[in-house]
Parts: sequence; C-alpha cells; structure tokens
Amino acid sequence: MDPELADAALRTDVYELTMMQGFWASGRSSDAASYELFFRRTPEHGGYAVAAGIDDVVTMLTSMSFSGEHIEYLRSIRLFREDFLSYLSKLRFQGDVRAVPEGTVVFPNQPILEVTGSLLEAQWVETLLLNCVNFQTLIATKASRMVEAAKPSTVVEFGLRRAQGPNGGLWASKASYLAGCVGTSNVEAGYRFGIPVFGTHAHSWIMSFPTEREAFDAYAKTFPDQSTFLIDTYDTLGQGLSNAIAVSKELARKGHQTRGIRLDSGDLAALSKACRAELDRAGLSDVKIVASSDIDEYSITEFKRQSAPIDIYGVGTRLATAYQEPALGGVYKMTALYQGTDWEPKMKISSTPGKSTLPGRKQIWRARREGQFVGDVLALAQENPPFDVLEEERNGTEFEPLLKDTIAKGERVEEPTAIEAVRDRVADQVASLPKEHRRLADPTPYRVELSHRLKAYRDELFEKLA
Ligand SMILES: Nc1ncnc2c1ncn2[C@@H]1O[C@H](COP(=O)(O)OP(=O)(O)OP(=O)(O)O)[C@@H](O)[C@H]1O
Ligand SMILES: O=P(O)(O)OC[C@H]1O[C@H](OP(=O)(O)OP(=O)(O)O)[C@H](O)[C@@H]1O
Ligand SMILES: O=C(O)c1cccnc1
Repeated sequence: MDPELADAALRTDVYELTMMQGFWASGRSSDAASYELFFRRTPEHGGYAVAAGIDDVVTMLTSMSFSGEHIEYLRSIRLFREDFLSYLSKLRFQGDVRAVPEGTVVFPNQPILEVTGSLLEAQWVETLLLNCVNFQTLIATKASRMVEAAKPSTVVEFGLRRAQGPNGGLWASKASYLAGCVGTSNVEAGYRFGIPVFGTHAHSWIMSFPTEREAFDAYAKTFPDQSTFLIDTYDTLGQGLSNAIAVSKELARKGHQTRGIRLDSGDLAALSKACRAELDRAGLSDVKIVASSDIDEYSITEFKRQSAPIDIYGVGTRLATAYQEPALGGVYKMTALYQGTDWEPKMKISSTPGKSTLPGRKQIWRARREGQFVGDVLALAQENPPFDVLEEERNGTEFEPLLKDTIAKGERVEEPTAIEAVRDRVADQVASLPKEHRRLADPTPYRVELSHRLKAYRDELFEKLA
C-alpha cells in the first residue's frame, strides 16, 4: 500500500477525538449518522471540478487503526480516559461509503462522497477525507483546465520543487496525471503510481561547462535519443538555437533524433515562432518546442491566441500549488441521524445565503443525451430517477446515478481503478461536458436541479427548524 495511505488513524483534528470520547462516554457509540462531502464553489469561478482522492479515501478507511504507539501518544496528551483508549485500540471503520467514481466531473453542492456509520466513526474520518479529497480535487481541476487550454499541445507537470511539501508534490503529480497531464518530472510519483516521467536539463548543466556547445554535446552523447536542449541560458535566438540545431543535425547524421528544445524565459510566443521557423528550415521539423516559466491556463490561452507553436508546456508552481486559488472549500456535513427506529433528516441553517445544507441521504442523477451531459438532479436516495425535473430533456436522455457503493460495512466493494483507467474516465467526462461549461472566462453554469421531493423535504424541515 502507498505509505501515504497506510497510517491515517491520527490524520484528524483533536476535536474529532474528543467528540468521539463524548459519544462513547454518553453511550452513543453505535448511534448511526450520515454525512456528505461537498463544496460550495468551483475554484476560480470555473464551470466544473474533477473529483479526485476518492480511491485513496477508500484505501485509508478500509485499513486504518490506532497502533500501540498512537495510543501511547494519545495517552500522553492527557485528554482521554484509559477505557476509551482501550476502545480506540480495537476501533476499525465499519461504516458504508457511497461516492462518485474517481475522476467524475462534479459541481457545487453535490455530495461527492457520503459516509454512513456510527456517529463516532463518521466523526473520526472527517478530517482525513476532507484533506485528501479537497486537495486532489483542487489539483485535478486545475490540471484539467490547463490540459483543456493547451489542446492539442500537451502539459507535463514540473511542480515538485515548489509544491507544498513532499506529500503536496506527490498528490499534485498524481492528480495532474489523472486529469490529463502526459507525465511528471517527479520521480517518486513515477515510482509510486507508474506515471510516465519526463525531463530536460537545468541551466546549471550548461553553466557547468566552459561553453554551451560543449554542454549540449555532452548531453547528446549521453542521451542521443532523449535530448531536449534548454536554449535560453545565454542568448536564446543567437547561440542557444544555433548550438541546438548544430548538435541536432550531428545527431541526425548518426541516426539519432533530438526530442526538443526548451524555452524558459523571455517572450515565449515570439521566441517559439522564431525557433520553429529556424528548426523547420534546418530540416528539424520533428524537434518539439517545450516552454516553461510560470505558465498556467491563462498564459496557455494567451500563447494559443498568439499562435505560438509550443508543443509541450512544462507547468510547475501554478499547477502544483493551484496558485490562483490554493484551496477547495469542501465540507463534510451531517444529513441524517438514526434515532431509535428511523432516519431523521438533519440540516444546518445559516444566515449566510448558500450556507444552509440540504437534508437527507441523496443520489445525484446525471442526464446525458447524445453523449453529452445535459444536467443533474439531486434527489433523495430512495427516489426513482427524477425524470420529471428535466422534462424538456426527457427524449433520448439517459439518467445515471453517480453515487455508487464503495465501502460496505467497512469492506471495499470493488478494487481501486487503475490510474490509466481513471485518466480515461476523466477524458471522457470532460469531453462529455458541453464546451460552454468548460471555458475559462464566464463559463455557463451547468444545470443542477433539486427533485420535487428533495425540495419539499428541505422546505418542510426548514419550517420546523427556523
Ligand atoms: N508571449 C507571451 N504572452 C503571455 N505571457 C507570456 C509570454 N511570454 C512569456 N510570458 C509569461 O510572462 C512571464 C515572464 O516573466 P518574467 O519576465 O518575470 O520572467 P522570464 O522571462 O521567465 O525571465 P526570468 O527567468 O529571467 O525571470 C512568465 O509567466 C511567462 O510565462
Ligand atoms: O515556473 P514553473 O511553472 O514553476 O516551472 C518550473 C520551473 O522550474 C525550473 O526553474 P528553476 O529556476 O527552479 O531551475 P532552472 O535553474 O533549471 O531553471 C524550470 O526551469 C522552470 O522555470
Ligand atoms: O525537466 C525539466 O525541464 C524540469 C523539471 C523540473 C522543473 N523544471 C524543469
């Protein structure tokens, strides 16, 4: 198992543990509750998000337990009763989880994941699942925006060195790959997840030789079929480009093929045009142009507008840190409580518009017509497909329930999906979302409706509580 996922029992806020002791001490350890994870707003006012981190949550929930050392530590902070610590040492997550499949395109206020189990267990897992799904969804969404902007060019993720710590770097590489990046520079991510790794070389390589030409020659000698020359250390369109062309021609004479050149400063659009023209003139049309340096989906759009012939974008900081909006505000809220014999709906009422929650266990029904998503309906879990809500869409429309059983009584329902299959799913999901919801500027909001029963349920409970 991935070491990041192996030891998650303490990946929680201490208030979860104090509440757990409270439930336990008041004899409520086995009272059941249902919670759902959702976010209220897509990052950067985008039209969609790509759900990620779900499979990792399933792995953590089905394997986590408090070790002897964990219990020792909890004892040392003098908050917990000895008999409660003994209870914790045997605790396993035994609840149920329903979730959208990893890589599903999702929208605000939809339950991405639902936990149903004892109050105590559902509280235990809150923080770790928010930590995992919020970050990976944030990065998968950011990566998807960049990959969409770059098409038909491709995006390689270069973020590890400026990511938020080693775990931030690792999960960013994974989320970026499943959202459509073609690879990463992060060797640990390659090792852990089987993601293709790519790389060029640094300015320091050039600077370590007396001349740029010697640096290129030495690299070409070591990697005759794998070289991408960084040409901007001294004079991009002067010696940089001509050295790269000379070395590439020599490689070609010996039956080898230079992969590319990399531009890392200056006007990347103008430079890429000049480089493309010179490379083509030299018979090196197969040599690709890689651009890097603070690139994001906005500058990629700008490069495209300027018809920059950039084949590959190397994107680091702004992807791995989701630079413009570095957190997804996903939350975990109680929707129902099992009281004696029946489920009782729960909702939080807020004076802030949009912050009240929707009560009850739910299902998301996604309508597709001719392969394209036309809208979603949030319904109560036990409802039949709410065809009546998207009435005008009914002809030829297929409704698919998005929340699937992923954990049943603490056991994984299905093996995790291979990363390549998740990547294919993301590609299919994003392609199924009509273009107007995908554009960066003022995307048309995707249609998400409530079923009549869910609306009535909410209004009734609101009347009762307000
Ligand atoms: N033609 C272009 N259109 C839009 N953005 C561009 C274009 N060319 C470069 N950029 C972006 O402009 C910024 C250039 O920043 P800046 O001038 O600070 O750095 P630089 O050219 O990389 O030089 P240095 O590496 O010396 O800091 C980068 O974010 C780059 O991606
Ligand atoms: O700009 P980002 O999107 O984060 O992409 C990664 C950046 O990291 C490297 O620069 P760095 O200055 O760290 O090393 P270098 O000396 O090899 O250029 C690389 O040259 C890119 O500019
Ligand atoms: O391989 C590269 O070119 C690379 C890797 C990490 C960061 N910047 C560039």
